[in-house]
Amino acid sequence: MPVLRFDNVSKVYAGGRQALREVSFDIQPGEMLFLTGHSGAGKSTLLKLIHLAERPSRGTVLFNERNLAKVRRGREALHRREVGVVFQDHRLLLDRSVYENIALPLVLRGMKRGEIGKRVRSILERLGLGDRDRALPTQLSAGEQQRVGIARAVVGEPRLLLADEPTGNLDPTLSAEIMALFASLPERGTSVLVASHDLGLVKRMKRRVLVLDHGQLVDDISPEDLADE
Ligand SMILES: Nc1ncnc2c1ncn2[C@@H]1O[C@H](COP(=O)(O)OP(=O)(O)OP(=O)(O)O)[C@@H](O)[C@H]1O
Repeated sequence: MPVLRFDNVSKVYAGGRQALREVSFDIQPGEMLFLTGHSGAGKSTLLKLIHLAERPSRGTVLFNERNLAKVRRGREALHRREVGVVFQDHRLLLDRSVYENIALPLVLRGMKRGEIGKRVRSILERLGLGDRDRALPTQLSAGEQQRVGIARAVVGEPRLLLADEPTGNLDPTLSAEIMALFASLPERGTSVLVASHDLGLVKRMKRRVLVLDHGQLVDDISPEDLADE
């Protein structure tokens, strides 16, 4: 059973701009794939429909076989527990420590302090941030800040991780590190969908690639096809 299914999904924004046109695809559990297309193709819109920052105009989005149209407005929080999101500008709380930033999603769901401590420390170690827990985000490098954003997105062990241009302002070495980190998540059962217009990066990763053009899904390239190129 797919973790995510888009079935003929269209999105028309108020004002009439059509961002997505009858898009259909599935994501399987433990799959990592890319979403690419030029600026304005609809990548961010597609991700927003998955974490319910926007709603489709037509068509159905199924998450774990649940129709997201059934999630009432204002009741999105429960769904978002299962979907981690990494933003390009990471959106960290600047007056909170690294530890507090990562712990926040677990605090919000009322997890016990001891359990939170265990999970946060484990993720800090995995991301090479073990000694930065008390730092404030402004005291970190760009790459470290991005890793904290990723740690916060995965600490709750989501079924699906969404990343919108996660390496946008990072140098190639750091981008490769972040990608390797994403690639390790499916082993833990988290599917990963990365939106990026960096075609070089996408090709190097040799994963499935969805291609959007003017809101239409024009290609769904398997890793085998990429390898042949
Ligand atoms: N809130 C909004 N209201 C109206 N139109 C919007 C809104 N958000 C996006 N759009 C339009 O929808 C289309 C798709 O935008 P989207 O942000 O999904 O593209 P994108 O592929 O993520 O682009 P980029 O790579 O530049 O971030 C664009 O034409 C954009 O102008």
